[in-house]
Amino acid sequence: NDGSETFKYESDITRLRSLVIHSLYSHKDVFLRELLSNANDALEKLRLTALTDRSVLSSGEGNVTIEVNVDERSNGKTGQIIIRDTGIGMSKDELARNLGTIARSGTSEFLKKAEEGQGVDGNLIGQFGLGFYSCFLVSPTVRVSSLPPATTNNPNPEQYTFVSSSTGDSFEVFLDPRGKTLGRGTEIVLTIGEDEAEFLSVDHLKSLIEKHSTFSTTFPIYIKERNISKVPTPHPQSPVEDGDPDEFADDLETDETTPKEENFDEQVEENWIRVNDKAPIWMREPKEVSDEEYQQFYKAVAKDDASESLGWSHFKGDTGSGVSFRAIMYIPSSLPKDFWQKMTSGINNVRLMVKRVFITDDLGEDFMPRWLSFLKVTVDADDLPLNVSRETLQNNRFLSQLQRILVRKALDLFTKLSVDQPEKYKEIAKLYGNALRIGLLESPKDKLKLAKLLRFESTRSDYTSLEEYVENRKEGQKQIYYIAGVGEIAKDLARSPFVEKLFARGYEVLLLNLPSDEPMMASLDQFMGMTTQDVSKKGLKFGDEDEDGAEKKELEAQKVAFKPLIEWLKKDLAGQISDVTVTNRLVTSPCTIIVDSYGWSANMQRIMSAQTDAQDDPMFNMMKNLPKVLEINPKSPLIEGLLERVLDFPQDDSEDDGDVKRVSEEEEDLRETVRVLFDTTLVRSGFSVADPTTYFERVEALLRRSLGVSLSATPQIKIRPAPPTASGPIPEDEEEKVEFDPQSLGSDPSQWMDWKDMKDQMVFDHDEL
Ligand SMILES: Nc1ncnc2c1ncn2[C@@H]1O[C@H](COP(=O)(O)OP(=O)(O)OP(=O)(O)O)[C@@H](O)[C@H]1O
Repeated sequence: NDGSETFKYESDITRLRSLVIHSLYSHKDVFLRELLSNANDALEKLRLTALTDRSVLSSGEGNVTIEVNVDERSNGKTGQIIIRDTGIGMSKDELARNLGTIARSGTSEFLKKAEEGQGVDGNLIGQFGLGFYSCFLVSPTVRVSSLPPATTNNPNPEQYTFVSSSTGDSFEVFLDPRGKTLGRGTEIVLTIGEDEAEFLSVDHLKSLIEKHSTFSTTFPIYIKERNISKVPTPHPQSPVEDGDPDEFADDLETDETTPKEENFDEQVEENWIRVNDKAPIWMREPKEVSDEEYQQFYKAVAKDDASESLGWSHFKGDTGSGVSFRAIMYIPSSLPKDFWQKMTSGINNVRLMVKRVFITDDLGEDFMPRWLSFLKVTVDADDLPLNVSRETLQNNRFLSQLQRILVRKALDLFTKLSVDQPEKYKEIAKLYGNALRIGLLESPKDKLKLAKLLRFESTRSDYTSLEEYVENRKEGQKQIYYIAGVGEIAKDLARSPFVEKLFARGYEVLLLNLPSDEPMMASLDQFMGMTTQDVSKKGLKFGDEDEDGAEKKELEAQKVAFKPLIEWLKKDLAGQISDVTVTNRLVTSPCTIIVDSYGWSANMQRIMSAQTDAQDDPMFNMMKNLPKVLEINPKSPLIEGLLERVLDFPQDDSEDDGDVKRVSEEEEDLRETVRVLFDTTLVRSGFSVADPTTYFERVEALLRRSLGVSLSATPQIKIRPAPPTASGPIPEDEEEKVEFDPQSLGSDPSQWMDWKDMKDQMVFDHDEL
């Protein structure tokens, strides 16, 4: 009994296999990379197991071998490729589970992506851990035999074989009739047909390995080369026969006179050649490594990135506690879609090796600061014991020292790219701008370096740095002006009332729209001797005010002239604003609403409201309700008009009763207008309106007035009520669905209700809810 069992593939697997086969049809050669990467993983797992159980290494250290057997009968057009590793192997259950089921996270996401027609390429396959199925790209049937190492728990493992075709919906697993031929590890036999005959060429396989796998595999890969040489066929040994000696003599004579045609024998010499014999790329001197090689290595470390790295740094370091190391750090070409969600819980992108041996890629959630966790880093330390574990590492000064060095090197890399490759840096600044801003917030000691790396849009340029801003400052200007509005486009921010005067005067204003921008600017506070200033807050200074005494005097005079309006507005808007002032920061806008320099700007209020439990937070409510100041533009015709109307109202003591009534009606009208103006100003200044329904009703009233429509006129609408509450479950059968005649119910207009009654009923329902 070979314990043979037939398993049915999960339906997803069948879909998936055919998807892999179809989508990668033109990238067939990925199969080799994927199988070698699996072999490498299996060897790494073995080595890790050996740290606690030496016995697993009883049959020697690991390697991978590749053998090509050509079927001579087909003239070399068909054959087999056999890939063996001496890694951790798989038991019977593991063969069935690992190769036949897909209880792996991300698979359904993969299927979804693929079905949505998003590019399914080799990298996507790797990313979702579907590498094994790529062997069906070149082989209609696949045989995998595997033997796990003997361990103390399992001293006598058996060798099992898994067989599957590329199309069938089931696979078989049985005890290998050959016995334990493998010693340890896994053997994959691919059957190569005529269409894939190119893969039977050892030279072709060698070049594929060189292209894809030299960097991703740290174990030796050997390929069997056959050298066929022709050697003359040795002359047949003269049979020393009993018989006529003359006959033998005759033959000899004949040979001398007419030499016999020379025959050759093919002599096959087989050698195992090491394919990946180059030192790993990080061990080489940077000047000896080409850009192409760096990019190839990047492909090996960043399976989830289909494009090239945007930049890298390759360096030697010494942690100061006696551990020297070499490292390569890459900036990926894109951020994973879920980067910002995952960032809070930490992403492990650092692979730690010790003396070329992979140790772990889990150095703990906060090993790298989260804002740099996108970097793909390989570190190979020389002087750590091979059996370090994450726990021992965490108590080791090495890790914290390494972290500091990696952060410094990352900042150096960004800085170097910004200087040497400004075009490339544009891309980087766009992609990683938010991360760098968060870095500035979280890493105070790197503030200045990070600030120099940031790029912004401004009223002067669509790509500028703070250093450039400082260079372009106006005489006397001591503030870096900015306006922030999350998610808004720069062009709209530039048209904000807060910006208009600065813009008109020729001052540059940074237009910030990332969520991290405003807190970052506030935290930066100073840059090269200038302070940062939110133009929507109090405290804005041009720097040339004092020299221009006339302007100041004019403002003082306006304050006096507009006093009646200011007082009237203060009274009317009491509770909503703390003060009304005359401003000269506006050009065309009639007014704005600003907050104190320590209060939250409108943008910040929006950011904070988005936090889940913000509304219940007393701090949030306190900050949200901090006083706002209404600033009016004395040059605006609208404000001048308002002043005139207010001045028109008779003073308290000089009215008879009739006048009072007329005045209060006029005043009431003006109040309505001012409230619309105030709410509109709130919106223009980035805040939200406290009561949008009342706001819209006021706007409607204004529009009616301007069109001469009666304020009390209501729409003549009758409402057809909904049918009665349905009973029972929703019928499944289409036919049964329509149980009532929609025409019969409420079709009689006499049953319809006046919309106003309906509205009352709705209010009641909502209250109940
Ligand atoms: N040569 C092997 N030795 C031991 N186990 C293997 C070998 N090849 C595959 N496996 C097992 O089968 C599983 C499935 O392999 P598959 O290539 O489909 O995905 P993966 O290795 O998890 O992801 P990826 O393809 O990205 O490396 C592996 O996780 C591993 O457990």
